[in-house]
Amino acid sequence: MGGVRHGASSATRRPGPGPDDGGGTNVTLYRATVLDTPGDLPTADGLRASEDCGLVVHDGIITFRGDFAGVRAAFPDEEVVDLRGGVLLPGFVDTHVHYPQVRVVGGLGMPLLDWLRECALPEELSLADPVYAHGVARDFLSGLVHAGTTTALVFGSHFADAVDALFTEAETVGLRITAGLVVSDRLLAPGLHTTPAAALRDGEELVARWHGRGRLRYAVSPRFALSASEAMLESCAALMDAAPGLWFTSHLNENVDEIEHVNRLFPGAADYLGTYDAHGLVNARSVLAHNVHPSAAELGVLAGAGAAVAHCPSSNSALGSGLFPLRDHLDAGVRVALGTDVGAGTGFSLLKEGLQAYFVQQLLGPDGLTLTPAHLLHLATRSGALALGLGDRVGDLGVGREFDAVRLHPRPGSTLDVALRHPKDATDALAKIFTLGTPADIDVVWVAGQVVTAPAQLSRDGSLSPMETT
Ligand SMILES: Nc1nc2[nH]cnc2c(=O)[nH]1
Ligand SMILES: [Zn+2]
Repeated sequence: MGGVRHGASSATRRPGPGPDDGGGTNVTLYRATVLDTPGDLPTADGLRASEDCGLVVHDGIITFRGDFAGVRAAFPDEEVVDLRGGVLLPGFVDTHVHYPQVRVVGGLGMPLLDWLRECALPEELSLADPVYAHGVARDFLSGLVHAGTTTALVFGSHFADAVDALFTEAETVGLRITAGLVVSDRLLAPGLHTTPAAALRDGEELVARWHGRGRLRYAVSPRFALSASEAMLESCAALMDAAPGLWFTSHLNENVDEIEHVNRLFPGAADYLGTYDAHGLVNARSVLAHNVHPSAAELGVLAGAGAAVAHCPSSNSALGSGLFPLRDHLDAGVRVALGTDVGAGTGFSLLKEGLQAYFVQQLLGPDGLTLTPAHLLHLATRSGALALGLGDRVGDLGVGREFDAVRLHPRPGSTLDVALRHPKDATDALAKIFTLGTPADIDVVWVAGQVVTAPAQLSRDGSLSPMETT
């Protein structure tokens, strides 16, 4: 197990407001045990552990980080929010999660195409009703927040009004959401189909309304090649030109039966990825979910394009889709991040997905990659931030990053609480967090320095108590 690098011993400073120039208006000094993985690739020894860390957050941005004593000396007057007793982690990044499926989590016992027909698609039809869609959006965002997810690439809805509901709720809650209208024109259910022209028109309107608004961005989202004709994929390519910085996301190589269907539907394509690549949809702002059964050629194209793959382990296991070839992806230079794939996935927790990713690699035996806790934390945070082009803003708690953070604070007497009382070292503590941690162990979540969970009382003595809700 790689060693653990400790945070900078003296306060490291980012240019900007500081103590000598009267500081800023909105400055908070957090005291915490901080675990993060600032490197650009998930590496075995990439964990940065700061036992008694001081983080100065000025208008939502981390401007100082170092041993608390050193930082406190530089900021003698600022209010200290003492988060010790728990562990501070970067906000989690979910790179593949379905908004309409939050209420159908747990549809076990079926492979992908049966599960879509029997479980997911009937629920997705219900979002034709904007009132129902708003309720689902609230449930969905609450699930993300309370699992500690601060950034997500969300697979949207087939209905524009429902996508509006998602973005409206996301703006209210304050999360960093990239999402879009899901489009298809065959083989799903008639109520979910649209035309290439309508997809482009509705997409352009949503882009104009939401892309680049606050923390929101738009992702062009054909459901998957199985349900999108050449004309529909061409319409997606046209939408990519509607505004700068649009993202692309879809499904790829998830299930053997699905792949056979796609190969029959696209006889001229070299492979599944080729159906998207033929329309210029595979680039540095593309995130493809699953890719459980890639060819070497597809891995080469993904790496060459700088595209990312969202590995969704609990979903792959629940649907029996297969064991993700992580080593092949990393050897080919393909960026991999984690996705929960709610509702085929079994919940919003990136801690669980990290543990499931570990299990999958263990089950692969010699073809697997033994993942360390540092790997898992990187996959659940910085890997996702980098995959979504946000690596310079979030994904770790270094100087210059925005304060997207999660305080993990196990219930006294819980197994995680017991396990964390005597960790061998920071890596061991992180292993226990991924093994035992659940959303119930997360008590405060910040995005850009703003608390987005039920406002907890961060009192001066470090005790946290949920505000009395009247
Ligand atoms: N896991 C999963 N795969 C898909 N492929 C196309 N649609 C879906 C979906 O909703 N979930
Ligand atoms: Zn999916």
